[in-house]
Amino acid sequence: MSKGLAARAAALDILVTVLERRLPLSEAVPPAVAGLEPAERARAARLAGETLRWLDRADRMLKPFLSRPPPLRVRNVLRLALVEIFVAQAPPHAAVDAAVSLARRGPRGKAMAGLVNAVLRRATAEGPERWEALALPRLPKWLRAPLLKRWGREVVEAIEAAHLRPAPLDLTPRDGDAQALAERLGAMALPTGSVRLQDSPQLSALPGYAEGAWWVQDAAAALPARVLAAKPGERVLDLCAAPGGKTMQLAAAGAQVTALDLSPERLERVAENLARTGLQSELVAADALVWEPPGGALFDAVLVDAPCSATGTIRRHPELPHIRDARRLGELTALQARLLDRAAALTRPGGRIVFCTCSLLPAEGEDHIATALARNPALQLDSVALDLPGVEPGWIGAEGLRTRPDYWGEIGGMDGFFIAALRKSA
Ligand SMILES: C[S@@+](CC[C@H](N)C(=O)[O-])C[C@H]1O[C@@H](n2cnc3c(N)ncnc32)[C@H](O)[C@@H]1O
Repeated sequence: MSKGLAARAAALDILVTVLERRLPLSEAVPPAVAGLEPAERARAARLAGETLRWLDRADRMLKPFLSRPPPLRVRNVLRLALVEIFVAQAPPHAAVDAAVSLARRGPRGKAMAGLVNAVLRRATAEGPERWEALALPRLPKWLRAPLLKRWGREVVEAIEAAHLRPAPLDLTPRDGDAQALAERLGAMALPTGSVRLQDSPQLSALPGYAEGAWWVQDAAAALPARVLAAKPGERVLDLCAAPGGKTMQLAAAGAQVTALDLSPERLERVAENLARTGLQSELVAADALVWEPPGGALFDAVLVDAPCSATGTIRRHPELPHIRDARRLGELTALQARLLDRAAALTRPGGRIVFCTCSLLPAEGEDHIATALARNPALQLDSVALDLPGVEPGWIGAEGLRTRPDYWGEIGGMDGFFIAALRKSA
């Protein structure tokens, strides 16, 4: 098999695994690309990711040419080829030939190859004008409806447009000096203190990797720890810590950190990250809902980065809209509320709590705050803590700080996060 075809075949495997078995790309990509050369691996992953971003539009383009839906594998061959042609700007003849070869290798190969050839020739004959004229891919209804209710159509369409662009690579400097790191890497210092690279270089080849001078962390994901503003020597609990991006920020600020996570395997990632960056934290594998600190000693500050739908990270995980639905949402929001209550219980009087989720959904963010304040009379909102360098006033609402993928659109966007700052009365 030629190199180009092998990468496309791997991209097809990835798509089938994601869409049929509803597995994330992180699980679908490695087995599909094993055996390919590094450049072809990257090509296959990129092609599958782009196809997932543009799936909705590819289906709209195909609709007039299909009298009935073809088998899923064939439909994915068609989607892949259209995205290659109209998004990745591949020469149409090469993409069509490859698609025909892929179809021929599957069940009812001869008939399917004929179908793919006919459909793609007709679809590509219509040219990029028709592709461009089709509606942009929309979020699934379960996710779109609550966002429409909160922000209206214009904002939701801006979020959907932002999801079509892959995220840039953001780094957090260990010493907090974004300007110096940006100069060292030839990158951009962001106003909130992160450093942004527009391409995706090999991380281990970047200056400062081996000495742990930085770690990968989206600019929005770096905000919760900045809001917590840990001081040297403070006892800080990171209640849902793995893989440790925020733990490292807290440790780099000089706090005495306890990083807790339910998953021992994920906690190993925290240990690796701390080892590379030369930072320190106590590590605890436990369920935050039942864990008691030794001697009952409460913390000066607690950070809760609760498990959530992760819908704020669709730019990096374009498979999410296709593999998730609303079914687990009730379970997740109940867990988030309990984790927030637990954080309040583990904070000393006068101490601080930051609650955050990487979700776009108000149910996993803003909606928690009024109910948490009603359940915990000792808690108050601490809106002053949200007033940080680079945070624009429009991002701050009554309940907390909200970031969205369409913010900073001209420099590559940011993840969607909700961040609330709370204080426990003394
Ligand atoms: C959003 S991730 C945390 C990301 C992390 N704070 C960072 O910045 O790298 C949520 C984490 O919560 C953990 N988790 C889920 N339920 C938990 C529980 N009951 N107790 C402690 N950790 C929990 C998950 O294992 C997962 O690692």
